[in-house]
Amino acid sequence: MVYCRNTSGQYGKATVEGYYQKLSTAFVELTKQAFCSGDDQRTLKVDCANGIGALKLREMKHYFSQGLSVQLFNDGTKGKLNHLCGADFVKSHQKPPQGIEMKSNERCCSFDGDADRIVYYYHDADGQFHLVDGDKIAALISNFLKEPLLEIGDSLSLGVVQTAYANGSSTRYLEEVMKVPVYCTKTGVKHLHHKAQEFDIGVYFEANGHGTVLFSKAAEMKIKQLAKELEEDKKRKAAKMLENVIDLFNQATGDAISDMLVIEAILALKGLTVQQWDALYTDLPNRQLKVKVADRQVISTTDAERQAVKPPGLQEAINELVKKYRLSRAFVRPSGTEDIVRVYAEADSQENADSLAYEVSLAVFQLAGGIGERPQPVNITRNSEL
Ligand SMILES: CC(=O)N[C@H]1[C@@H](OP(=O)(O)O)O[C@H](CO)[C@@H](O)[C@@H]1O
Repeated sequence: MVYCRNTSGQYGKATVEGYYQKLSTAFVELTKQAFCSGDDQRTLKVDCANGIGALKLREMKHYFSQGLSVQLFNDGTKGKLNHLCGADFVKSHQKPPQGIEMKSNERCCSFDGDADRIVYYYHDADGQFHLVDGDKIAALISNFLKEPLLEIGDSLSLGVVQTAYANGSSTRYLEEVMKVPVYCTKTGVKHLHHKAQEFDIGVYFEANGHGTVLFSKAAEMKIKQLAKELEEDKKRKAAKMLENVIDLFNQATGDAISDMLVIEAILALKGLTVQQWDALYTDLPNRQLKVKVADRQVISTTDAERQAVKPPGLQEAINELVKKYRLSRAFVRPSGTEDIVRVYAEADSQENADSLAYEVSLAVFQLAGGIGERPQPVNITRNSEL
């Protein structure tokens, strides 16, 4: 709304109805030619975390129903906000939310309570849960954008912005397979948003599913002009598709509804199932833990929060622990939203990621003034409390 007003309506009509219409029109336009429209791939189960997303999506779903049918769960009629459901719960517990019925291989997604994050997931035929998080959303979008950008032949710069929480496999996939430049900023979307503004097209997502894609004014104008002027049919179509993609992405902030429609459009256009999307790369097993300390500001970091500069000896201890494992990485940082220190570790197996995270937590507890119970080794039974 603010963006619409500040651009005197150029970005869109500053009403809820204007928002519904802008996004739905772009979505329906984009998916018109998708070959699998009409089949059951066009149904999506959405866990709304008993939050605002439920109210808005319930009103909005009729606008895009010819392209996608959404089934709402945790819609606020009972249950508490974000309690045992929502994107944060699903991401941190790596399990489905309560209140949603999942059949095997069915595509599901969760918003968080204020509907600015989204993650996807499914159960495979063996009943195993698979999370498709913000890193994979960034990978899908970058993969999708490369083709029409190449087609229109204009050298618009594309960059991806992540944080230290991005899975190492996602960074490798983007750099080595997609050949797109990847940048790392501090945690918090304001940092990612700012960095993404440096590109013609800046894709930014936190691993937790918070993000969007920004198009510079120059890129937008160029694409609009090409959509009108290009002679060759294939090229003009590519420019037209990009024009709709610009309208579908919320340029003001990460927005779960907008991101959901973008993802659904891409899956439909590319004829991809959620399993095929998930198979773009395999996540490295990882673990996030929290440590209570008397004053979390005793930890200060550098290098986009990947290195601790204070307290003395902590980074050296982390380096030694990381060396014990394969494909390993770990970092610690004070949370900006909770009175805790966050620990992240990844390694070649879940067991190793868990023990590295535990060992790093102990180092934090000992060197950064831990309080309360000493960190305990991670085990499956404790998993539900993490
Ligand atoms: C590891 C993690 O998920 N951190 C979250 C969390 O920040 P912390 O500073 O880690 O508490 O909340 C932020 C606001 O929602 C979000 O942007 C960020 O990604």
